[in-house]
Amino acid sequence: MKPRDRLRIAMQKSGRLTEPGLDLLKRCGLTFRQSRDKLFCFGEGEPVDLLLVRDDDIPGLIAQGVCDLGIVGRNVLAEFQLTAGRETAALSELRPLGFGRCRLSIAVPQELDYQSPQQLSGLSIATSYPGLLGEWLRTQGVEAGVVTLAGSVEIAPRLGTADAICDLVQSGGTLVANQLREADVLLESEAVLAGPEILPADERGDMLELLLKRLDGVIQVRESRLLLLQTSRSTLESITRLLPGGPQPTLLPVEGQPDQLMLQALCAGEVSWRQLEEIKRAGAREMFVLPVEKMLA
Ligand SMILES: Nc1ncnc2c1ncn2[C@@H]1O[C@H](COP(=O)(O)OP(=O)(O)OP(=O)(O)O)[C@@H](O)[C@H]1O
Ligand SMILES: O=P(O)(O)OC[C@H]1O[C@H](OP(=O)(O)OP(=O)(O)O)[C@H](O)[C@@H]1O
Ligand SMILES: [Mg+2]
Repeated sequence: MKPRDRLRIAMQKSGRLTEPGLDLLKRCGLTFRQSRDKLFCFGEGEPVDLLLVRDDDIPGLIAQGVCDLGIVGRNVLAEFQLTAGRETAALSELRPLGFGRCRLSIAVPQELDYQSPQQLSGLSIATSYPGLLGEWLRTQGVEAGVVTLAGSVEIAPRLGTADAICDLVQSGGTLVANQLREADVLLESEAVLAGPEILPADERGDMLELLLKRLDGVIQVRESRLLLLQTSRSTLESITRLLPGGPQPTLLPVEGQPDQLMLQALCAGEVSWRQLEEIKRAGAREMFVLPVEKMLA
């Protein structure tokens, strides 16, 4: 394969992970010019390009070295890790990305009183994840038939081609619509940044390291809020006690008002109106809650 000096990331062309994935990369300072066929996107600022493909192909493209990284569901990555041949390069989950959350679950007909995996013995289970299902059945010591389907797994019990299913669940709406109910969870999933176990030791490796640092900066503060307020020294202690979790607040003097302080606190999550009102009652004034975009320690 021709050596590359630009980093190449595989992403889902069109699906649930496309928009949030592109948005995350944008927050990391990566923007792209899309080609005519919309398969290849050239990175404008940094030497990072995108290849837009079916999500199922992403782990294979990384293992072959066609791409350096991929944004893909943990479910797809884990299935690949279990089913790829031994000669395939090992992949790892470099970062969880916090979107595309769902779970891979066993679901059974609503009328079945499911108590334990042992009840699945001798039944047939339809799935698009034969690797993950097979491994789970083995660890549970259950012998069941596995029917592999590419899609529309949820209709298999109604068609009589399987007794139960093993599929992705998020709201549970698909299961209810098909008179099924969730019985056991095999895997909690979300989108992840996948990459080779051994990272390239050249300029691509340097760029990858930079990207990981930026990702951490974005992911860490995505839920964070910066709280700014003014307080007098006498109410500082009671206000500090009410602050939502996070590192110690920073205090700044207010010019010409020796009794007053500006307080700045990084809060780990949302700051609700109720919390704000309570802090105000404790004596705070001029309060601002700001979203945090990036962080570089
Ligand atoms: N209902 C859901 N809610 C949230 N995330 C989901 C849901 N269903 C799937 N996902 C996650 O999003 C990933 C992509 O799902 P999507 O339905 O877009 O894939 P697909 O139909 O296999 O697309 P492709 O055409 O790329 O093969 C899944 O592998 C999973 O990680
Ligand atoms: O629990 P829910 O919120 O209903 O989500 C689960 C459904 O979502 C996914 O399918 P999707 O809607 O992407 O359809 P597809 O698999 O046919 O693309 C998944 O395969 C489930 O069928
Ligand atoms: Mg797919």
